[in-house]
Amino acid sequence: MDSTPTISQVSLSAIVLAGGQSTRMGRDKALIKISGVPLLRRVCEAALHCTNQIYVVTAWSDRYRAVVPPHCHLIVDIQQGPLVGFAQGLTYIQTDWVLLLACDLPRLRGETLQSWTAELETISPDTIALLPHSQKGWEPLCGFYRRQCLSELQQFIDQGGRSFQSWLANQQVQELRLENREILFNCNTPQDLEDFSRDNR
Ligand SMILES: Nc1nc2c(ncn2[C@@H]2O[C@H](COP(=O)(O)OP(=O)(O)OP(=O)(O)O)[C@@H](O)[C@H]2O)c(=O)[nH]1
Ligand SMILES: [Mg+2]
Repeated sequence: MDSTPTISQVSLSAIVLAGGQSTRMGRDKALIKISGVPLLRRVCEAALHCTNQIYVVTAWSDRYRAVVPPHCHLIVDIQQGPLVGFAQGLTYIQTDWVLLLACDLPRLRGETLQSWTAELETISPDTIALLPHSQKGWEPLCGFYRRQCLSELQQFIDQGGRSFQSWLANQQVQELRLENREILFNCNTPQDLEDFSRDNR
């Protein structure tokens, strides 16, 4: 059997959101080192398995410039939450699809992200996103969006919308079925970090 990984032919960029306050963690999550590598860098490196066009949206570009891999673009954020940060990032995107990632996903694996991209080729034109789903709803910060969703998203934001769940409730979204949901684990609190470190000892 051919074991060559399937690489999608669709055009793809990535947006990494790194403009949160890390209130629950009590220190900047993006800079927490896991196996010596800051979380934000790990997330960007995972995204590099799918694309070399990576846009990090953050209010702290000076702080992160030395942290992100070379050639990643840093987009200055206006700090109105992740949905607005995503819309800001989207204005820079020139590819048909974009992979959106949070910066606090320590279990992200580049190979897994790459395997997901194959599904993008099969998605109907009126479907605007391919996202994992959980009991809480869509998992908006670890999945794919069409660039064309920007105009509708901007309208939603202009009307005061700030919630991914409310926006996606009125959009056509396809579920990205996951073999292993661990990849979605996001590290929000010191306890999350401790649990993660213990599992990886
Ligand atoms: N660019 C941008 N990213 C954001 C913003 N708010 C949250 N994010 C990012 O969105 C992702 C999910 O956010 P949360 O896990 O809620 O992170 P947070 O806001 O830093 O954490 P808390 O303050 O503890 O809620 C993380 O990657 C954050 O960096 C924002 O206003 N702008
Ligand atoms: Mg989080």
